[in-house]
Amino acid sequence: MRALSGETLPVPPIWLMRQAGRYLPEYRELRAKAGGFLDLCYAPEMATEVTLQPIRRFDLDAAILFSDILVVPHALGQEVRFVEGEGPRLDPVTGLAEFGRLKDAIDLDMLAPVYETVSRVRKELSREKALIGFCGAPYTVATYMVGGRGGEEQAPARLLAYREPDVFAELIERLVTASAAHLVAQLKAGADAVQIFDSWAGDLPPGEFARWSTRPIAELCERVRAEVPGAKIIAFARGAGAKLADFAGVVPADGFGVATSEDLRVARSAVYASRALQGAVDPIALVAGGAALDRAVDDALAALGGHPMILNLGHGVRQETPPEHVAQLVKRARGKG
Ligand SMILES: Cc1c2[nH]c(c1CCC(=O)O)Cc1[nH]c(c(CCC(=O)O)c1C)Cc1[nH]c(c(CCC(=O)O)c1C)Cc1[nH]c(c(C)c1CCC(=O)O)C2
Repeated sequence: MRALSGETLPVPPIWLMRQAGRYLPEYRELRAKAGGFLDLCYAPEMATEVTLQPIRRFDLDAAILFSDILVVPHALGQEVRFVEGEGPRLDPVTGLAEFGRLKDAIDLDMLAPVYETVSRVRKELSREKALIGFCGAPYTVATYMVGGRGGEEQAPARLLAYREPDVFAELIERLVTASAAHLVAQLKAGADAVQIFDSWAGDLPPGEFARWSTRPIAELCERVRAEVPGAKIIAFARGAGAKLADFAGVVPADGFGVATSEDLRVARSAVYASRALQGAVDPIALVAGGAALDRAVDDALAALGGHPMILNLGHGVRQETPPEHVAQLVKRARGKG
């Protein structure tokens, strides 16, 4: 929280995107009992346990709520399934006809178990540790809603944005409203900060990026702060690269995430000195471990020395990551290994 307030700490706080998940044996054990992935997201007792697992094991400085960005379309009435080994599948929303079948407003009752998880985690977590809530950015969530899946399939959303910009704008606007309500509910339940994940924004050309990533995220931040004044927000437009300066000039977040392929020194010159930067150790270096991981940690710390910083990865922890390598990263960053 101090880093997000613009303080430069001698040892930066550490958390990792996807710090809870399948690379941890204790997660796999609980996941096997939970049934489906979404069942786990909506079971407060188990979701609390999964959120806390990496904190117990590695003493990280922040927990991130165990949930998913796709609970928002789910609570808007879209069918969402997680197919084992393949990832998420949604019934695509490609035009006004399907829009009509969605709910007018996000069903916050449906997400009550998520907010209950937030308050349980906050109660169990020590005061020195922050709890981060999150949502997907409107654009990234829209790519799943329109394409019905992730990955290469952002083309359907981008095509819709070119062919029928008014329809796409309507979807984005609905997602800004729904996501603001979801973030506000998490903050009111006890989240200390929230992160907005725009995982696919970096692929957009500058004009589309400004319209579908930057502006909706700025609007989302403002709507959240209108209800929770001073809310601490981290915006992660993954792969923004040279577009980060424009993004950070418009988006009033307290911290900005940096991706693996981006240069932290360039990012540093792109944001105000008082805005924290978060990143950007290569998740593959975390898989490799050893001297390569030490070097990756040292490079990130050196690149952001004297700037408010949160040490993280440039994207999520990969499934094949040996858990001991996360312990190594923490030790190295704290100057003990
Ligand atoms: C795009 C996106 C999604 N979800 C998320 C994003 C944005 C971040 C990014 O770019 O990775 C965000 C997310 N997903 C998950 C979290 C929980 C908190 C954390 O530990 O970071 C967070 C913050 C858990 C999860 N979300 C998912 C899992 C794996 C599910 C399982 O246990 O089977 C976890 C732990 C499933 C998921 N959820 C999503 C996909 C594409 C997948 C399938 C990929 C995979 O299977 O690894 C959508």
